[in-house]
Amino acid sequence: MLVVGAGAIGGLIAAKLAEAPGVTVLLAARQPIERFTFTPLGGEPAEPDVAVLRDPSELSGPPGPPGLSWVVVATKTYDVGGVGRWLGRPAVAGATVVVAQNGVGHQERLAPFVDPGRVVPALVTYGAGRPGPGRVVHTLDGMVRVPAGTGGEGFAALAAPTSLNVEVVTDFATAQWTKLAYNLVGNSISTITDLPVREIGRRPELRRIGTALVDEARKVAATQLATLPADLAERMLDEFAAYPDTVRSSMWQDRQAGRPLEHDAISGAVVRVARSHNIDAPFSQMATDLLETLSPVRAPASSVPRTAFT
Ligand SMILES: NC(=O)C1=CN([C@@H]2O[C@H](COP(=O)(O)OP(=O)(O)OC[C@H]3O[C@@H](n4cnc5c(N)ncnc54)[C@H](OP(=O)(O)O)[C@@H]3O)[C@@H](O)[C@H]2O)C=CC1
Ligand SMILES: CC(C)(CO)C(=O)C(=O)O
Repeated sequence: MLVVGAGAIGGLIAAKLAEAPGVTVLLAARQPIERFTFTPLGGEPAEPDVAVLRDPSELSGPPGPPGLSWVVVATKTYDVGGVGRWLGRPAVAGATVVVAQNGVGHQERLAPFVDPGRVVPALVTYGAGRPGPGRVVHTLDGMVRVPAGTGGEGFAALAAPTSLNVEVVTDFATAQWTKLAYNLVGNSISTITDLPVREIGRRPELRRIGTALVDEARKVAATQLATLPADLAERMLDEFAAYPDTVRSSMWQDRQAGRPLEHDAISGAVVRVARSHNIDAPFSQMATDLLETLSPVRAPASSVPRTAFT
């Protein structure tokens, strides 16, 4: 199988799937990686049995068996345009493509490259960081949620002999909007305030903003047939409060490294759906505007030196 994106989540998924006997894991990287290391939760860095590729031409082989049956896309949403170089190779022409990204609309995002019928959207609740190229650190336990159906169940079967926890869910719309609500609060607020995720659950003023964001997300989610429970904000914020200090949101890590931010796929997605249903979403709109201002796509990264994430 091939994992595209040798970052935090791609590295975690590749390292865990490499535990399966008889499964060859290839990891497609964009920048040179001398050594790929994965530090499991509370463990020491190790070198998993994963082969790092830099160029799609290294993917030789015919379509279908003995070509690759599985591809996991784990780039940021804003980088999805670059995955066509990998997905266009004959060796993966018949593969099922698992899209491990935050946000909604996974099939639509991949539509320029893969038939939506071959795409399995995946919601990742693990937390991970990448302090340097090829160095991946697991920071928060979790799982990968996939929808019921042949693709989701096949991926769960592939992961079954490994420590990658894959759950098949029937109400995927609710799972997807619940995860979006976590990221709307966790990623947006931690990035704007430059704080670890747990502070959002520990500071009363941030809990108030988080609750307002979840209330908005609940109204918008209902238009997508997703039901967010009434106590979601309280449960989420209590969960955040108990996170270790090492859990930094993926968007915070992007800000730290001077990379573009994923706000368009998170608060931006809430705003778009809200607008199309004439729902007011001022908190999500404000988060989007602030993150747009911080994102180096439009504004140059701050000249204030930032400490490296380790
Ligand atoms: N980190 C986390 O804890 C969590 C992240 N997520 C979600 O998972 C997704 C991935 O995030 P995360 O792993 O944190 O992101 P990272 O930025 O750590 O990793 C993304 C990787 O994709 C690589 N990449 C980008 N374009 C290409 C390309 N064309 N070919 C090959 N590689 C490419 C990047 O390369 P380069 O090194 O050059 O930048 C980078 O290594 C996001 O949607 C995020 O929101 C979900 C749950 C938790
Ligand atoms: C780990 C978590 C839940 C933090 O909000 C996340 O999904 C992310 O960082 O993207």
